[in-house]
Parts: sequence; structure tokens; C-alpha cells
Amino acid sequence: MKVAIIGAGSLGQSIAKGLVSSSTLTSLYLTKRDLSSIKGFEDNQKVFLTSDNALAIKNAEVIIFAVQPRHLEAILTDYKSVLQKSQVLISVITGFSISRIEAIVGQDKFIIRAMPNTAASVGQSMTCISSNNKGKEKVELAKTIFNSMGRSMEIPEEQLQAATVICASGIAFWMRLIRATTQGAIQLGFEAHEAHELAMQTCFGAATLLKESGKHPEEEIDRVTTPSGCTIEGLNEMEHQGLSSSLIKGITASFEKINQIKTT
Ligand SMILES: NC(=O)C1=CN([C@@H]2O[C@H](COP(=O)(O)OP(=O)(O)OC[C@H]3O[C@@H](n4cnc5c(N)ncnc54)[C@H](OP(=O)(O)O)[C@@H]3O)[C@@H](O)[C@H]2O)C=CC1
Ligand SMILES: O=C(O)[C@@H]1CCC=N1
Repeated sequence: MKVAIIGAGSLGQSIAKGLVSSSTLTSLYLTKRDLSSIKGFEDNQKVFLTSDNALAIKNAEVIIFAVQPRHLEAILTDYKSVLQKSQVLISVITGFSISRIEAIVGQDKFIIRAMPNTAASVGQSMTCISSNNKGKEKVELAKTIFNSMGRSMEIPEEQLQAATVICASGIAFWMRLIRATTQGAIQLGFEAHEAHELAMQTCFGAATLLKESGKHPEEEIDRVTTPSGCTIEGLNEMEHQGLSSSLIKGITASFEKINQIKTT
């Protein structure tokens, strides 16, 4: 599979890192205007760096657009004449609808909207996927691509903004929780590096327990909370201070904002 990533910034590079370890990849073109920050990819013989988007597009079967929302319209307009009907166009861009992409490049193109996250770089992305009518034929291909860097789920396009908040912004939300736990552990006497490791591995353990057991979080919580013990004391104080409420409010604020992000 020949892939191009147009706009190899933060997310584009995460996807690239996930892709280079995929056995199905034959070549990967990465584009951006200033190539200095992605020179490290040159060590991989399958990867080509260029500022020439047309060159990258011509050399790809799958084109992943990962520029900022306000840049996509101009890029699609500039390069639509180079696009082939057989190519699969994947946009990971927030808030730019499939119908707007179709209006520029045509309904006869395979169009996928995907929302991965930066954990793609370590093979642990959660990627949500939608498509246009024509693109339905290529959803399995898109899932194969994103499954190679984590897990994927096909969802209706109307839910893609919500999925962005939960899965893409969600990486930052979880990181902040890990950071806060680390600060708590330092206050309890651990060195910073020890506190960080304790917080990370405990977070990883909690997620793995739920994934492997298929249980509801409260069932696993019940297994930890000894009556009159320290866990329930801590949990109840966190809830008195609004832990769940603050998370839910943060998620809904993020969702309100995502619907206002300018894509022009
Ligand atoms: N970061 C994240 O975790 C997530 C981001 N997204 C979405 O992904 C998109 C990218 O986000 P992010 O990676 O954070 O943004 P970045 O700004 O890090 O990346 C965008 C890249 O596009 C490049 N670029 C700009 N214009 C062009 C052009 N004409 N041709 C080629 N490359 C160009 C820029 O590099 P240069 O200036 O050198 O050209 C830049 O590195 C956004 O639409 C965002 O909404 C979605 C989910 C998660
Ligand atoms: O913060 C943002 O707007 C983008 C979309 C999700 C992650 N980064």
C-alpha cells in the first residue's frame, strides 16, 4: 500500500510512526512546507519527505489529509485536478464535513473521515471512521489501516465530533489525570520519576482490567473499596469536590467548542 500524508504535523507524524511498522506499507510520502522537523523519518527507506503535495498525491493509493482545519479547503481546491478516482481520500481534520469535501473533489471519490489520536504512534489509537456513499467500499481498508495502529470503529458522521472529544482530545484529558495523580503521589513523598511511573502503570492496569474482564468500572471499584477503608474515603472526597461532574462538564465544553471551530 502506497500512502501519502499531506500535513505531517503533530497528528500526521503520529500516524506516520504507526504506519511505518505496518507490513502492508510499501511507500509513505510525508509533506509539509518546512521539512526540518520531520528529517528523522528519512532513516526509513520507505519514507519520502517533500513539500510538493502534488508529487506525494501522484505516488499514493491512500492520501491522508492532516492539515489544520482552515487549510483543507485551499489544499483540496489546489490539488483536485491531480486526484484519481481509484485513490482513497482520508481526512482526519476536525469539523470539515464529508459533504464539503465532496463539494470540492466530487462525489465520485472514495472519501473517509477518520478521527485517530496521537497514540497511533505507539499502536494504541482509538480511531472512529465514517465515509461517503462511494467510500463505503473502502471502509474495511480504512479499518485495516487504523487497526494497524490501534483499534477502530465505524460510526455515523454525526457522531464524529463527539468521538473527537472523547478519543482525540481524550488523550489530553487522561494525561492530565495522570499528571494530577503524579502530583498527589509527590505530595505523599515519592520522587517525581517514581510518582510518574506509579501513576502511569496504575492507569494502564485499570484500563487493562476493564478491557480484559469486560466488567463495568463500578464492579471493579467495588473490589477495591474495603468497608471503612481509604479507597472509599478518597473516592467520596473526590466526588464531593466534583470529580465526575468536572469531567463531564469538561467533555461537554469541549464538544460545544468543537462545533464552533472555524474551517475556513
Ligand atoms: N493533534 C491531535 O491530536 C489531533 C488533531 N486532529 C486534527 O488533525 C489536523 C492536524 O492537527 P495537528 O497535527 O495537531 O496540527 P499541526 O499544525 O501540528 O499539523 C498540520 C501540519 O500541516 C502542515 N501544513 C500546513 N499547510 C500545508 C500545506 N499547504 N501543505 C502541506 N502541509 C501543510 C504544517 O506544517 P508546515 O507549516 O511546515 O507546512 C503542520 O505541520 C487538524 O485538522 C486537527 O483538527 C484530529 C485529532 C487529533
Ligand atoms: O484540539 C483540537 O482542536 C484538536 C482536535 C482534537 C485534538 N486536537
